[in-house]
Amino acid sequence: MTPPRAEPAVELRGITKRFPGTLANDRVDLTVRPGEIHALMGENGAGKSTLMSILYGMEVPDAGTIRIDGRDVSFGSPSGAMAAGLGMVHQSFKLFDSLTVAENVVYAAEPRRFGLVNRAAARRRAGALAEEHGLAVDPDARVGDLPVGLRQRVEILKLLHRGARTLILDEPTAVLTPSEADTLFTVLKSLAAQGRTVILVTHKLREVLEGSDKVTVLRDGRVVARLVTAETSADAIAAAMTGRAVELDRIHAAGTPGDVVLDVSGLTTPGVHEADLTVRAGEIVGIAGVAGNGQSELIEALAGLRPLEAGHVTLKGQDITHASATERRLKGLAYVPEDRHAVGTAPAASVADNLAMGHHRTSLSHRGLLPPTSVRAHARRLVERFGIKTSSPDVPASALSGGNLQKLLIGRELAHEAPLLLVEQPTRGVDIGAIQNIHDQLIAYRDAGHAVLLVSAELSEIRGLADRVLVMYEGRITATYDKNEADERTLGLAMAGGTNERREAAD
Ligand SMILES: Nc1ncnc2c1ncn2[C@@H]1O[C@H](COP(=O)(O)OP(=O)(O)OP(=O)(O)O)[C@@H](O)[C@H]1O
Repeated sequence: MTPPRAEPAVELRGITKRFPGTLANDRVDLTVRPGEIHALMGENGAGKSTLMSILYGMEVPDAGTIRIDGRDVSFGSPSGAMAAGLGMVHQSFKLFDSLTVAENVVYAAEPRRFGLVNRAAARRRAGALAEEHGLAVDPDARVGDLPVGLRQRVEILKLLHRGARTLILDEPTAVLTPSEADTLFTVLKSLAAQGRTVILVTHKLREVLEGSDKVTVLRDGRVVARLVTAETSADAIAAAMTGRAVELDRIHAAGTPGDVVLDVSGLTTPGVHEADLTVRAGEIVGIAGVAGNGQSELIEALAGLRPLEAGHVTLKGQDITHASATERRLKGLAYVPEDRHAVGTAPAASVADNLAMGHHRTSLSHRGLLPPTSVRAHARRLVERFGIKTSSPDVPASALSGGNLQKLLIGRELAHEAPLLLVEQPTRGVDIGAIQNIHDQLIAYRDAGHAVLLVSAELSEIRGLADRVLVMYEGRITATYDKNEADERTLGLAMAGGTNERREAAD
């Protein structure tokens, strides 16, 4: 380990940033030492992304100073921040799918020979960096063909190629499988041991406790706690974030299932083989599995977004095997997709309009039209019920923080009161207090007699909510467990393909 330099790697003093109607950062001080893994935590909308955008030159603060390695700086753009030794891995990666790993790593900082890009040197450089930092990835692979965990490695390699000494990672494990997340932390710890600095924005208490040295907690734009990880606890961080005690990883009582609402037999589509399942009224069926084992494909096929090669699907006894996505909605299906940006919401439209989407045939509408007064009243109800943090329902959805956009999507879909809800990763990017609220809302929805099919990468979420758990492995449903059998070890084993025992649930 290199001896710590005297000067902090990053020193923010008095950073203030106001957006119309919101004080996003209020005199924030943050000091991060070289070689430190520093977690930045806080509820959705607390101001974490804003602070990191300011540090990285994407937003200009209204007040405050930034010092990097002891020097005062003021960035007009990310390129200035990069030149000062900062690098950021955003939630949505900024890579070129059609280029190779090596081409992406050296992009805009290519090794040249006689003015031309030296491809061989680029490959060697990418390979050497990968080797040095334990970030194994084939330099010749096309980035578009790589799974998300490897694409993230390419992002990190790109920053290291440009000489970044401080890495900012925005919710880096949100899209990773548990084993990919473990690998990422091994890499981050070794980068820190070499004297590099890591700032981690995350909602996941477990990884903060296991992987960070210090924690700074923001609430309503202000620093409310500075903690040394080794001296704190999950409960203490949660309390600092929310200002109240939060019951973590609660297991809800089982429901009382009624008639079958969704009946699927032999469903086959690329990525899914002969899936059989039922979901009853008043029941939450959870699908556990390591990401990429067919869960998303199954849900998309049920939502009408992928044609079936074989199989049969009924919703409340009606055949919807070949129904379009719109027809399925009309017949009683609501859907919260995994990707809230690409398919779930319209960023330029207002929060109120986003909450009203798809409600043209519900009680909100009047002869197929949506009167503005009803739209606003509906928005106000959902903003309150789901704790969506917004200065007004009239602001564009793009002004919401990531977690608040997720609450909007869940609120809108639950408000349909559809007999069947398909929901993927309901609490991705959502803070711990809001997770508890979303879980309570899903349980209330079930208890009101609706059927819910839930896909989640969070085992604690599946265990907490599901009455029955199906495990998907390599495109097949390989096991079914009742709530009381679904302990972490059993599920983990089945998710790793460790069992082919197939028990039909007693329907
Ligand atoms: N461009 C903008 N215009 C208006 N308000 C904004 C804008 N960007 C952020 N805000 C507001 O500033 C506040 C802080 O948002 P920020 O994205 O920094 O929160 P966050 O802590 O990163 O939340 P999350 O955990 O949900 O990502 C929020 O109330 C948000 O709505």
